[in-house]
Amino acid sequence: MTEDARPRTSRISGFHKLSAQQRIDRAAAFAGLDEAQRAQLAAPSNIDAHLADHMIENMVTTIAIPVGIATNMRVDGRDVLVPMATEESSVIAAVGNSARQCYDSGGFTTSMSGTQMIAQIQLLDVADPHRGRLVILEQRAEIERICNACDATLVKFGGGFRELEVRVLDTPGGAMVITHIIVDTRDAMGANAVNTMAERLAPELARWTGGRALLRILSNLADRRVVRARATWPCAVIGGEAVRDAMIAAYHFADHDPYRAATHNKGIMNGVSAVVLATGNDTRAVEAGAHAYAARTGRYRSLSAWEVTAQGDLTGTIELPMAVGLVGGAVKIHPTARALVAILQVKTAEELARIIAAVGLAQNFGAMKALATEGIQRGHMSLHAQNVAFAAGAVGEEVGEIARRLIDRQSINEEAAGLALAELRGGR
Ligand SMILES: CC(C)(COP(=O)([O-])OP(=O)([O-])OC[C@H]1O[C@@H](n2cnc3c(N)ncnc32)[C@H](O)[C@@H]1OP(=O)([O-])[O-])[C@@H](O)C(=O)NCCC(=O)NCCSC(=O)C[C@@](C)(O)CC(=O)[O-]
Ligand SMILES: NC(=O)C1=CN([C@@H]2O[C@H](COP(=O)(O)OP(=O)(O)OC[C@H]3O[C@@H](n4cnc5c(N)ncnc54)[C@H](OP(=O)(O)O)[C@@H]3O)[C@@H](O)[C@H]2O)C=CC1
Repeated sequence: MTEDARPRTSRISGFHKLSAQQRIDRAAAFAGLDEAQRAQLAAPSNIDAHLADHMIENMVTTIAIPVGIATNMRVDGRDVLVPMATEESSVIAAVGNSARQCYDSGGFTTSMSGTQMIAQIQLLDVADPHRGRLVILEQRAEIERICNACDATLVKFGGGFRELEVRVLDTPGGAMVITHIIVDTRDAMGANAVNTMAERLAPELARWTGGRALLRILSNLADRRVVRARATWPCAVIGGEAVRDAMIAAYHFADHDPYRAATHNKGIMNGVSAVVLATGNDTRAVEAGAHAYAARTGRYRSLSAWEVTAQGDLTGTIELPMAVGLVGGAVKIHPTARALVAILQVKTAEELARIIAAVGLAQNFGAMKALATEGIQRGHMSLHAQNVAFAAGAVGEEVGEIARRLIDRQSINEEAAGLALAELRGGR
């Protein structure tokens, strides 16, 4: 199709009613894709196209992210193989390497505050908001009844309404009455479950207070669902006191400077998000919760803490909200996620959350140790060198050879890879 003949408008009514192939054709015509690009979009994946089409809207294709398995993880006395979905090299190697160094000292010990989610209901135009607050609190039993009536299955599995909190929020737009319903969602992430309750409850709150209900939605600051992990790395195993102390100085930097804390916590989320994604859970929910929790004191801080034990070893702890589930959302319907959950051998959402926290701590140890000693580039870039070789056009056994040459020359970029590839193909 010539440049001039290409359709130019994104205003496409009924795009959702087309088949996936028809959507590819429309998008390809719009963007001027060639045959190879069209074929790539239409290529089969390990998720059934019919299922993918029903999981989201306007589906055209799927994008495969590699899933690797982190080794050496021992969590609460049990050895686990942890699937991680990530596009970033060295992430999975770092977890295996970190876990190896604390395996003999017991691995990771975890705990969790519970599996409770918070839903918020915003009331506006309450003439007497402080009175309204008490009126709502007086209705606790009725609120519990309404919430639990929304989800008999959840109640059957031991979940349901737990607590009620009501605050008056003074805002530039006037006072608002904010109600929190706290619900144990057990093995579900729980967003849909608590949103249903909030929407059902809102008209009653408005009626009782004479106000007007506006937002009715869960909070991703899931601080009733906080998971914790700790581990101790023997000083001798990690390379001695100088390494230990450098890592602690790296932690203090992160905990006192938001510019560093953002990167430090990104490193933690390299591990956390990879397991969340591999198990079909909602990465955005967990990431929003983690960063909001990191800022809960009013200052954005490290999600982990690092100290020296009485024996002189390095001990690390991590604490963050972990709203993940084993039922609901995509977890139950994505066949690959189901198979990856089976590798973890977890029976409850809490067990899954605990493993994810342990991975986050291991990931943080790996990055901090590299940063505080030789720098990130040696380990990370030597693994990344293979991606650079691919990008320069290397195929088959050329990839490993080009990566080796780039590492030897300490020049890991596409231009150097192009030169190395030309040399290799020229017989040098
Ligand atoms: C990369 C390593 C592990 C090398 O570390 P090393 O000491 O050279 O590794 P090694 O070859 O001696 O092997 C030790 C173990 O590491 C693992 N390992 C080693 N190589 C592999 C591999 N190819 N595939 C799978 N696993 C591997 C494996 O467990 C192995 O044990 P073994 O299996 O031999 O008994 C280390 O340098 C490291 O952990 N670096 C940190 C990497 C990292 O953090 N990457 C994340 C990306 S950077 C980023 O996004 C976050 C950051 C850094 O900005 C966060 C922050 O600033 O805080
Ligand atoms: N801000 C956010 O984070 C938002 C996220 N979401 C999305 O919501 C989805 C997750 O919601 P969620 O409520 O978990 O999903 P679902 O509603 O799909 O699943 C939860 C339901 O599963 C049933 N269930 C069966 N067994 C159990 C068990 N052992 N424990 C608990 N529940 C059980 C329950 O009842 P029943 O069978 O009666 O349904 C429960 O309500 C994700 O896709 C997420 O992306 C949605 C809105 C906002």
